[in-house]
Amino acid sequence: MNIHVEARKIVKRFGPTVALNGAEIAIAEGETHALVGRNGAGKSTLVSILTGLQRPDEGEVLFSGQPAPALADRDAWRQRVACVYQKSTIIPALTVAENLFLNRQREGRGIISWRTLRGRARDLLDTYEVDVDAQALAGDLSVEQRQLVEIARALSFGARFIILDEPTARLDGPAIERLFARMRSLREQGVTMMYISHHLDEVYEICQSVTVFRDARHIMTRPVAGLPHDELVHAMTGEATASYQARERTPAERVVLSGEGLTLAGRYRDVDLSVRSGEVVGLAGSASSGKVGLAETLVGLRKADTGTVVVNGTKVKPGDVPAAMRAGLGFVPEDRHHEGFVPLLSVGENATFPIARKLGRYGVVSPARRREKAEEMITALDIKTEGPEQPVGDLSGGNAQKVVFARALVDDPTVLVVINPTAGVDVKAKQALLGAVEDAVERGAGAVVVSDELDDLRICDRVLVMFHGAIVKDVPRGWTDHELVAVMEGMEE
Ligand SMILES: Nc1ncnc2c1ncn2[C@@H]1O[C@H](COP(=O)(O)OP(=O)(O)OP(=O)(O)O)[C@@H](O)[C@H]1O
Repeated sequence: MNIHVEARKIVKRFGPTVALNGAEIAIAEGETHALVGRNGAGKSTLVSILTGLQRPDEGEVLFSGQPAPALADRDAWRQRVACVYQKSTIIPALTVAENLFLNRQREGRGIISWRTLRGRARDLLDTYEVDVDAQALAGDLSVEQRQLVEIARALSFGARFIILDEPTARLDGPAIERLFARMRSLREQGVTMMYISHHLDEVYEICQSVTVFRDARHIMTRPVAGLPHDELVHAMTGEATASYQARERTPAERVVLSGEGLTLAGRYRDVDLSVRSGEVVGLAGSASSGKVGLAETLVGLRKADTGTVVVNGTKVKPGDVPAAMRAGLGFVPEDRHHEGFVPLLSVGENATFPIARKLGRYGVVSPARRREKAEEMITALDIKTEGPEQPVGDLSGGNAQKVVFARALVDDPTVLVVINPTAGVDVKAKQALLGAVEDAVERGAGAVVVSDELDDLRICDRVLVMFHGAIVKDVPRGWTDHELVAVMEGMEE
């Protein structure tokens, strides 16, 4: 078996943090190879080294046995490897065509002809069977379309090795199936892939081999077939991890969150819902169901055309997040990069932001109290960080998500709305986060969990299923995956 990509004895340090400590990986030609590990294990750092974005402090990278190009030779890297990240590298204000030919518009001739460019973009999209308009603004594409454009762009540079870094984190079920079908067909064409995911079921479905990193080191590489699930989780966490057991509870009568007559053109219509103290209500549905738009309206990130939202007895001004927070709301937004945290601010500042005004009741925010509270959250949610002073931008993706969670919980919210709360979070951390939601609810909060993950929805006392902008069913606890998915896809009974 020929080795297509190899990283040998890689060491990478960031100040006091050792992100990779002699880590290794060897990926055979034409295989889909998973890289898994807990949040902060060093996966993204390895990706940045395999794509030539960062130089390792020690160790080397080889492509087909040859040393990797010099860091400055971007074209040489592009011909060898491309990565589809969770966070898009596509520029939203440019068209698809412009994005596809970014950095190579001047190939051959000196003058850019936009008409030629559009034509070439259309050809390229056709070649890779990507059904997207070349003239569409990239910012208007769905996550799925954007990923397809990124894959087509990678292949068009001649890369035969593609890294997919948590590609399914923001896709719904049918879109995941389509992505997997495409990955299978790429594999048939001999393309080598490295697949990073916290969804181990996906690893079993789409990958042939798996490498586990733990604490910056290589722990094992094994064929996926025949590898027991427990053994894989054990390699990742270093201990036996039981699956999460959702808790039983009896909700109180008091309604803490309600939406009445909510309509937002093109997203959802005529929605009424109420959540009681001590209750977890799920919102499920496909990408076009309107569930995220509805949740964003409940927290004030979006204004409905009509209808009202009442948080903890206060009728909240539409589209006013601070007002909703004053009324007792804590929330985890879908897009942590935009609405979740400020990367340059510290873990402590981000996590304690909602209580700043409380801590500062007597005029100033006491840094000591803020630090104390931040440290409490770091421990409670097991955030891997050097300490409360570290900028959130330096944390691994999953740990940044935990900071967003900390911010939602820190002020003891009466209403908690979490959108895809466990996206990018490892198996064990997932349990801690779901447990934190259940703890808040046991303290009397009411929670809304919006998720594409059936595992997140299992903590719900009932799940409201949305389809094409309307709530179509209120499903009580005790559903099977098959039943819920059938309602979500509009195929019920
Ligand atoms: N630019 C940076 N500055 C300081 N520390 C960093 C930087 N980039 C990464 N780290 C640290 O390196 C370690 C490894 O992070 P990395 O992002 O590689 O983890 P990961 O395995 O990809 O995690 P996740 O599953 O959460 O995405 C973490 O402790 C992280 O905080």
